[in-house]
Amino acid sequence: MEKLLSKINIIGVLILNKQGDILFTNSIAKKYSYYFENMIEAVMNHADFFCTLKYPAEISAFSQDNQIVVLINPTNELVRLKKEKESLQNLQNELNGVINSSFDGIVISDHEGIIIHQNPAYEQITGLSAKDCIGRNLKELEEEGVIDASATLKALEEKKAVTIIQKINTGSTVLVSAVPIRNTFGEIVKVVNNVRDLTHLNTLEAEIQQLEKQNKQIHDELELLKEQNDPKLSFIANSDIMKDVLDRALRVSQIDSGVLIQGPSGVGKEMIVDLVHRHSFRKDNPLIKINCGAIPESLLESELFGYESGSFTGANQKGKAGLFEAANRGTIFLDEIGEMPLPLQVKLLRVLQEREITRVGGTRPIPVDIRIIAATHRDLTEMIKSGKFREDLYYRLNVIPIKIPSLKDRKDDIIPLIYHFLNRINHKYGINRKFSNDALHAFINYDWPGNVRELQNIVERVALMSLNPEIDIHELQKELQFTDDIKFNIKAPQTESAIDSKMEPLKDQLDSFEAKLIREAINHFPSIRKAATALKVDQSTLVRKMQKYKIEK
Ligand SMILES: Nc1ncnc2c1ncn2[C@@H]1O[C@H](COP(=O)(O)OP(=O)(O)OP(=O)(O)O)[C@@H](O)[C@H]1O
Repeated sequence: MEKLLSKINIIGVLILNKQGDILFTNSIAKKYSYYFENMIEAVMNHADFFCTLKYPAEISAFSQDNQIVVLINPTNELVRLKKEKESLQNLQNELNGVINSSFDGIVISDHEGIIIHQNPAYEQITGLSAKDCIGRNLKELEEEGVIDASATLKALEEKKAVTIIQKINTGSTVLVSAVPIRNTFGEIVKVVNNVRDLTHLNTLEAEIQQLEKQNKQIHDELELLKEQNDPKLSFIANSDIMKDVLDRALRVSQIDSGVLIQGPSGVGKEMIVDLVHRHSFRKDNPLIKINCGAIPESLLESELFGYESGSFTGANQKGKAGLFEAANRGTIFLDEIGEMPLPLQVKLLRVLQEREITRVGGTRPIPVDIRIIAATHRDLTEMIKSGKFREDLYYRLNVIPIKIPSLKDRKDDIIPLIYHFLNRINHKYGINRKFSNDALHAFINYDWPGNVRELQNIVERVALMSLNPEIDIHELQKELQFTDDIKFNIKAPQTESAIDSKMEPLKDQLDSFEAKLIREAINHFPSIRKAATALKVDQSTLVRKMQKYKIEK
């Protein structure tokens, strides 16, 4: 009987005794041995053992002669397997579609590092075709020098995801991330590589850097334009020498070293300091200016360094921070540095070397982060020779020197400066003064011992005092009473010594002319208010000037 049953090969036959023990299985039934335990349990649960179940193939059971016969129909199982295969195929197609449409290169290898799939983007990025790679072990590609290193092999070795920069012999550089894929038992079965084109990324990065550079340039130019349009900020530089000074100042603003600005009084040293600070990375922190020549020697030390409580009579009980501390993270401008007394020069040198200060009467060093810019109209090298200035301090301060020449040595700046100051006055007072050519020549021929400050002063005064919109040389002579020599200069140039000997200081002449005008107006008009209106100045300004020139109504 068993022999007979064994020959049945289209249906599974399983024979059990009433206790559920297996007595016989044919070859088809054996394929389902994995499910036997569940099948037998289900069959035994039916009192008459008669049932039709699906486990996973369809089964029918009935009892016969104290035995239970279980018939297993494999047809349904085949249908199910076919369906599963189809859906797996669909899934694989979809997955391939996703992989192949990716812009990133994707390469899949098996657990030994043999490439089993690569998408078209990988070839586009690297120049390596599927023909070159599929079926090849990455070890071989590495040994042949096609790639300099393999992320897959590294991931297999380290048993974790890795990212490397890989160079390919086609000239590409790529960023490869290799991720191991594991089965249900945790074994690595595949490695998926994601490949990105660094050559392209590098180009993009370079483009971004270029754009950032352009952005900064535009920003700087805008700042400069803003400054040019702001009369308080605009620095006029028309002569070649001043263009160099301006260029140097802008470059120096990007470096954090010491700067020594040298030049006679009124040439614009302080303006350069403002400019350097405004363009430096310290611009959002304080710029503190101190004129070393204007503060009594006894006070200068405590002003600069501060003092601890009770360090001298009259000092604040709590002590006080000095200007170095106040300027922390910013810039400190030491004007007239040549006037700094020798003992303080030693202390200043320490600040420059150690970047810390000690308050007067204190012992605790306080760190300070400051940039020091110094200026002087004196010849410091001469002062060093005569022992009035320390040589070591000179070299510390003078890391980058900026020299601003006198106005007479850069006459190309005179006319632009005149227009600059004139525009400012015209704008401020709603007037429209201009200078005639002969007046402008007179300005050019003058030596301007007080430099730009003197020029500014004269332009503003004459423009305000003149009653005519156009100020010619006669008006200038009339207004200032100093122009005999200038006129002489224009029409018949004289030697400089002759001019010098005849000329009174311009400021004195201006003052006496201003006093004369005020006196005339005061005598002519019945009240100070009316005189002030006629002169187009505030009543309070007129009163102040009357006091200055000792004029009474
Ligand atoms: N190139 C310039 N463009 C516009 N204004 C200027 C220029 N140079 C100087 N000035 C003006 O001249 C005046 C004097 O300039 P500044 O105070 O900077 O000179 P300084 O050399 O520091 O003088 P001092 O040595 O007496 O302190 C200021 O009102 C300033 O605005």
